[in-house]
Amino acid sequence: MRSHSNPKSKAEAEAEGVHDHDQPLSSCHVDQPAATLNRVHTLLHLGATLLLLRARASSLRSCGGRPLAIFASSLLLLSADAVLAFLWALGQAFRWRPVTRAVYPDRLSKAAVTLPAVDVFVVTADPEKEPAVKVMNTVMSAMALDYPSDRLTVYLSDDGGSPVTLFAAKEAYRFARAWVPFCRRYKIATRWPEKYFSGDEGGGDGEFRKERKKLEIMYEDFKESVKKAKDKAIANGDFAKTARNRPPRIEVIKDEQEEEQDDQIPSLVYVAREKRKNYPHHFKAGALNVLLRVSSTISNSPYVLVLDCDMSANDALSLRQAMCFHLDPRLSPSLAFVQFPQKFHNISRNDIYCAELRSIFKILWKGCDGLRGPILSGTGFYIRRDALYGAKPTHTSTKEEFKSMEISELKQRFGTSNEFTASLREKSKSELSKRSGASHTVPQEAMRLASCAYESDTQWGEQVGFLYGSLVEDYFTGFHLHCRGWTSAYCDPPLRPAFLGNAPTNFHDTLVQHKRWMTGLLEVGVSKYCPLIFGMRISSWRSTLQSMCYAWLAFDALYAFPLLVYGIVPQLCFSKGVAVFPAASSSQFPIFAIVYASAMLQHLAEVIVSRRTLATWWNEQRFWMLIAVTSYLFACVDVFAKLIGARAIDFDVTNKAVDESQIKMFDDGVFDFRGASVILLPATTLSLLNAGALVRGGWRMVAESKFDELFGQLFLMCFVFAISYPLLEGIFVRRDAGRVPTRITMWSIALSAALLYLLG
Ligand SMILES: O=c1ccn([C@@H]2O[C@H](COP(=O)(O)OP(=O)(O)O[C@H]3O[C@H](CO)[C@@H](O)[C@H](O)[C@H]3O)[C@@H](O)[C@H]2O)c(=O)[nH]1
Ligand SMILES: [Mn+2]
Repeated sequence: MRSHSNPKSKAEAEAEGVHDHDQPLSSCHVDQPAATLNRVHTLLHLGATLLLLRARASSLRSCGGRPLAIFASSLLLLSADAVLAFLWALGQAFRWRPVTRAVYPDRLSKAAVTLPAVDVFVVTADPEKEPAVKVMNTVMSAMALDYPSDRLTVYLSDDGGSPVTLFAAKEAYRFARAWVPFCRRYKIATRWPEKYFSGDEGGGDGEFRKERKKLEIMYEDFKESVKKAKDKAIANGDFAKTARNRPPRIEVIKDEQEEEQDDQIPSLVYVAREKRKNYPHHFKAGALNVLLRVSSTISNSPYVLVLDCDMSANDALSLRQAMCFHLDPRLSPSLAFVQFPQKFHNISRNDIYCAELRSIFKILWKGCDGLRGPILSGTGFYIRRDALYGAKPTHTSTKEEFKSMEISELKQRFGTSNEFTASLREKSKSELSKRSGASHTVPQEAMRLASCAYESDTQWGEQVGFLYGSLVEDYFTGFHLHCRGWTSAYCDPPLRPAFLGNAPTNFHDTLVQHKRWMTGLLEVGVSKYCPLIFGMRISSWRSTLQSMCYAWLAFDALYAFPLLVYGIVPQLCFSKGVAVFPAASSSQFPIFAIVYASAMLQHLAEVIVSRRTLATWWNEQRFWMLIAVTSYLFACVDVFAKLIGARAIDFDVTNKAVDESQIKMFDDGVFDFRGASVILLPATTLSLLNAGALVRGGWRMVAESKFDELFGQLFLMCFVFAISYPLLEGIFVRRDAGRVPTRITMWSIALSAALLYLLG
């Protein structure tokens, strides 16, 4: 435990989650010297940026009388720099007060607190892209969390409504009857069988080894039976058929060979909500809201853990760690959720697609945590049910808040189910009676709660539950919670990742995933919930900074504009011999050089603080530029199309199935352009344009000896050349299956040549 040497104010003590009896369940401290250095850097960089903008503006003024093209390019560069400065300024909010927390779950047992019940929601949607064995590993890892079985219920939402998934769930439950007790008895650390059996936790006496062997065989049988079921479904032609028209199906899973339900392990409930063509189903948020309602009639636990189907619980202690925050009387009145970072088990050593999301989970979320808490990240969070129901943070019980509301008001908000409204005022079922038996059967009402029509004329998705307004339901829902006065906490214990998921291993999948995120974020940015307006309603400096963080994410996609400008204008000008930066010998040049170097160095410093190397820095620079002109650009286009009503936005589920030849390229750190579509076109076109202009303008520069004047541009273009080298290689050099598809190559050559000859 850290010693608290200085006497602290009450507010500070509260922020640190100090327990009354001097036995805090968690602690929190500001990262120093990072916070101070960041603030100094912000001020210095701000000064340099303002000077740069002034220089740009004055060069625009001096354009009078020169050709229109010169004026246009100056104007574009000024706007690009203004957008960069705006986004940079928003991003500083993440750097103002980064904190680190620690948790002490051992003290929970000493404190003799009653552990509240928890429901785990696992969501899956596509049996092809999300193999059932993987999904069941997540389910089993959740069932094996270190927590009393009667306080834990696992729900599996299957949006695909696949018979294979249901069958696999039954088999998984049967296996879990042996697996969960085994994990508990031997205190197994890794509780998702696929990982456990692929390694060797070694040691142990003869009896342990015998039992381990028995379980390993059972697990192989489990996989085999799922595979058979899948093959059979494929043969019958009903495997990949995603039923868009189907009634709801809810089952409390039982071991078919046993009469009785097993009370020694958590219950498992399978839910496939109703789907009808003429009802929107709102993707993952819709699935989660059905689970909220269905579970209210079965277990109604006050806390919910949400897991994507590929996110296995890798540390059985995470639940107790989360409770260190939720049960801390100083934090809990306003604490809506505890977020764990997303970590991935399949990241290659040279992570070329930056799938690790380092910046988000190692820098940005820690920054938010020092304000009002991390941003809800879709998976791996323990959230209060009543916060999702729209309750306000308060010291009095929210049960009272719902009790004081008229029944008619409740029904307007939550729909007409009497059982559901009753659940709002009740304690969780397992708190009411230990294993009342109610949880072994599905109440009739659950079917109605899982129907499409149930949400009509209610506030589900608008004010209640997970919100529908954006493709990134997590961000949007968390934002509303923070705006309503709730806080959150970031829990990233250093020793063992709490959850491990599957990162995309192919470039195209990565681009599509980022495009979906950016689309969802920008949707919020341009809506009436724009964080810069809606988020500023609570007036405190922390809320203001927090809203800036939300706004940075919402407008992140706008990086497409400056990067596009810097990928076209300097290149075209260079090929004509026109300078866009001050000459190297001029007094203005250092301003540009300093702003550039300061941004690069800050990024490098953050990479080093996260214990990564120069290679990571380079990969991240490259990846950022690539996705800005592809995913970000198309996200902007999509949101614009949606704004003018031209098209609806869809959720493309990320592929989690493994392709061996892809994995090899991924592990070797070679770009895999297979499946690349038009989304890649801007990147390949710009890299060709840059290379072409470099050759064409290079001659001219030497001939006219304009080295001093064009130095900045030459530097930029050489940098872009190095960054885009894998693309050029994929176009001209490589002959393997992962090279840039011929169609894309042809189009990019045509487009870049046209640009260069028409404008350059
Ligand atoms: O109609 C749908 C679509 C998706 N899902 C599930 O949602 C989860 C996330 O989908 P995935 O394709 O894996 O998307 P990712 O890009 O990996 O997800 C990230 O981004 C999402 C928002 O776009 C968040 O919801 C996720 O938690 C976050 O991990 C998966 O378990 C899906 O099965 C559904 O249940 N129903
Ligand atoms: Mn995912």
